[in-house]
Amino acid sequence: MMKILPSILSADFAHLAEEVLDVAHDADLIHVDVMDGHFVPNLSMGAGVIKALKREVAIAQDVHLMVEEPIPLLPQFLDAGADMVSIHVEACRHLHRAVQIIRDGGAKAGVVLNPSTPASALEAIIKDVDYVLVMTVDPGFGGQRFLPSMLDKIKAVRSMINTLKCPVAIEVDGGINEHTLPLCYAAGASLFVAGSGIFSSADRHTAIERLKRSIFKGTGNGS
Ligand SMILES: O=C(CO)[C@@H](O)[C@H](O)COP(=O)(O)O
Ligand SMILES: [Co+2]
Repeated sequence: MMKILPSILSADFAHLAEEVLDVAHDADLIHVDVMDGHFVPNLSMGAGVIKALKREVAIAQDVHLMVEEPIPLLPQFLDAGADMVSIHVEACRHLHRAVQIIRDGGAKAGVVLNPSTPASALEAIIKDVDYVLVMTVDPGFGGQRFLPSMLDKIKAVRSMINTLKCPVAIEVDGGINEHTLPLCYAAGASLFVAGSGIFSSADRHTAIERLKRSIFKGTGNGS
């Protein structure tokens, strides 16, 4: 089953709760990008935003942690009510410990690969996670162009999951639109993050419907 996750990084921060309410009916979860200004060259939001949105809107939250050594920060995101939490393999020295903390905190645990990190980096951890997030742009900003070379990596991760027969979902994030979504779907992804593709549209309902329907329309040109 495919799911659409609007990334609130592209929402209007001055009206965040209204923005999330606007997509809550059509989307399956929201995607929350947490950036520390070190692992990525940008700052965004923290656990306080997750907690505040939990209070205002009944929608599950997928928290993408783009922070160096995330372990000390995990308890605050789990306490805030994160439903899914992902950590970058490039940023975390003790991945299994981090995954254990996330699961013990009642959330689903994911690991994220930057575009330059090969699928083989998952070999020692894939059986222990609930999802793998394949970045389809270098993290740090919304509105970037999809990297078509990531399609082979999605296929490699899919094949690893199929061979090991482990129940792990593949999420993709960065430059996802009506053209790139079906390519990622065909490669084996089922969770689709879209920021500018949804929030830059005045009609979010139609934008999300279009993304959902794109899997039935064949593949585009990837741009
Ligand atoms: O993690 C990130 C960026 O680092 C993403 O979640 C972006 O927020 C996706 O934005 P679009 O590429 O869909 O505009
Ligand atoms: Co993200």
